[in-house]
Amino acid sequence: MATPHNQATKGEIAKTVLMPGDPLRAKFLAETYLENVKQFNTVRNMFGYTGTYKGKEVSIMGSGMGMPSIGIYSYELFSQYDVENIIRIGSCGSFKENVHLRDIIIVQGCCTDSNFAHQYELPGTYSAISSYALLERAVNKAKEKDVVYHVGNVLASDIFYHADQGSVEKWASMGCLGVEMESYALFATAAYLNKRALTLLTVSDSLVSNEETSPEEREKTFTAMMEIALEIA
Ligand SMILES: O=P(O)(O)O[C@H]1O[C@H](CO)[C@@H](O)[C@H]1O
Ligand SMILES: O=c1cc[nH]c(=O)[nH]1
Repeated sequence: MATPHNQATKGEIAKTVLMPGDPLRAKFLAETYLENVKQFNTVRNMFGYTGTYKGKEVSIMGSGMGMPSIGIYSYELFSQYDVENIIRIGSCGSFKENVHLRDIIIVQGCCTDSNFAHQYELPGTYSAISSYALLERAVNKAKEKDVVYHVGNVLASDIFYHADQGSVEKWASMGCLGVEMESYALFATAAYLNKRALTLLTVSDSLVSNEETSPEEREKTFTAMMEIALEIA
């Protein structure tokens, strides 16, 4: 049974799926870390793979960029393929002077400028949070690995190129550590379907210092974050 965006049949996808935005990061991860790998999706080049990591079955699939894209893929994985956990592994921009290039953010909560939660017709504003069970495991693993990490709130934005240059300061002043474009929709979808989700981010650029990493580095070298996700999958 396929969906419009995923040609996998039921049973081909593990209970835990790691989701980078970039399908080439999914390919790199599967080729670098998984054994007994089988590719389950090529539709729209949104590559998906299942294999084993230290004997445990895990899947890795690209989510694409932005909330409409991860909204589609995560909804289908949770509702059609019996996936229980999705761990997004992405890149982000830092809003804070003390959150440096290549630091890891373990996302606890997520603000948004998107209307994604409007569909639930709630009588107020929905606060999107990660699964505490997954978050705790990620924090313990980050401590074990002795990497620089921060736990906190981020902004999931519909916009990469913001016209309002002042928006960074506004979100930073409310405690947001950085910006990416998917976690709000992922966390809301997980909550709606009674599943679990977490996001790990590596800082790829700083909106404070304007330093940035290269596209190749984003695809292939954010390995500490990738290893934490694989270890807790
Ligand atoms: O590196 P990924 O996971 O794609 O995440 C970030 O990078 C993209 C923007 O360049 C957006 O998808 C944003 O959330
Ligand atoms: O959404 C994103 C991702 C990385 N860097 C940014 O500045 N924004």
